[in-house]
Amino acid sequence: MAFILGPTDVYYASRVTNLIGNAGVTPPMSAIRVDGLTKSYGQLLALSDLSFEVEEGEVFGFLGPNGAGKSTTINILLDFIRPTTGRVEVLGLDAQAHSRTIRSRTGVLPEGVETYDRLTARQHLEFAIESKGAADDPLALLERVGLEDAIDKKAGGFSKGMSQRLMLAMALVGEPDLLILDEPSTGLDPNGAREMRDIVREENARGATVFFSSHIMEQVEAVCDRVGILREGEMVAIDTVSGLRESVGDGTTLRVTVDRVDDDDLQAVRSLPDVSSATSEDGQPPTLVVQVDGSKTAVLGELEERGIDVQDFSTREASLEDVFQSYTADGGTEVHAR
Ligand SMILES: Nc1ncnc2c1ncn2[C@@H]1O[C@H](COP(=O)(O)OP(=O)(O)OP(=O)(O)O)[C@@H](O)[C@H]1O
Repeated sequence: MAFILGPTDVYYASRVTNLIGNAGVTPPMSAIRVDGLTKSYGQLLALSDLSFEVEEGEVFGFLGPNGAGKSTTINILLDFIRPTTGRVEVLGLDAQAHSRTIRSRTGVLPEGVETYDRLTARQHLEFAIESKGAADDPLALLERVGLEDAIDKKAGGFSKGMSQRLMLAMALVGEPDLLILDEPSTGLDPNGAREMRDIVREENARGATVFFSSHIMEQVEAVCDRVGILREGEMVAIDTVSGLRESVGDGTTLRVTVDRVDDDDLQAVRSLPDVSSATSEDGQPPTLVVQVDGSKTAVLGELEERGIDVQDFSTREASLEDVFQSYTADGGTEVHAR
């Protein structure tokens, strides 16, 4: 007798595998598996041989500066654009062959506002509920995102933050297995950003995998189990938040205000022992930002020897934001992956 497995069977099989995996028999299933992914837009190489996995049940932070390739990756996961080469699986399914099933089990908060001015918040949710064949209550969803008072108001009059909350409520419809949030804190005030993080935690506690893109380290470090740092289409670091923290060690960030600095000076500072990265911030006067694990006087001495006038300097313990900067700025840290 032959059995033909449909997407639902694959889903339950993977859930069972995952449960067994948690008991220590098989490793957990990947919610996202990206293998050798390349995407070119004409001459521009947006993604270059990108490979990474996000495990089921993880909150994964996908970090990178503007233009690093985050939205391109997300659009490929959802089959809105096609890769040049490489293979992508989402929820155990091929992203191109099973995009409908994947989208029906995924909640997406896209980058930028995508609401309809003439529809009310309730109508937006009714539309999302119907398209997903779900049975959610629009009011309950709007209460979760703090927008219940605007349930019968048209989205055309919403602030950016309100639109972002509405789109988040739409992403939550149908208890998705995977939530893909592209720059979710855009337009939110600090309270809104905190509420967003609470929802991410609640969704994860319910069992959802969360893939969370941002260009701000601070926003992902509070909720993410692991973080991948993307730079110019390549993953330059992937680790737990604590692993990344360890990679800074008891390092210090040294900020030095100088009269001038050029590429040769930067290179000379980078080649000093104990210096893991050195970048410059343009300004009048310019500032040198150096990650250093040992003596700061060696850095100041080197500058003096090169005839550079040190006008001021300050030190502070390196933060995760500094780690992010050092991985993403030119001349920053070398690849670090676990
Ligand atoms: N449709 C397109 N045609 C041509 N180039 C594109 C297209 N979409 C993106 N790019 C380019 O590909 C690169 C990656 O862009 P992408 O939007 O994926 O980055 P991102 O990390 O999401 O950036 P941001 O944080 O600014 O949204 C950029 O150089 C961008 O200009």
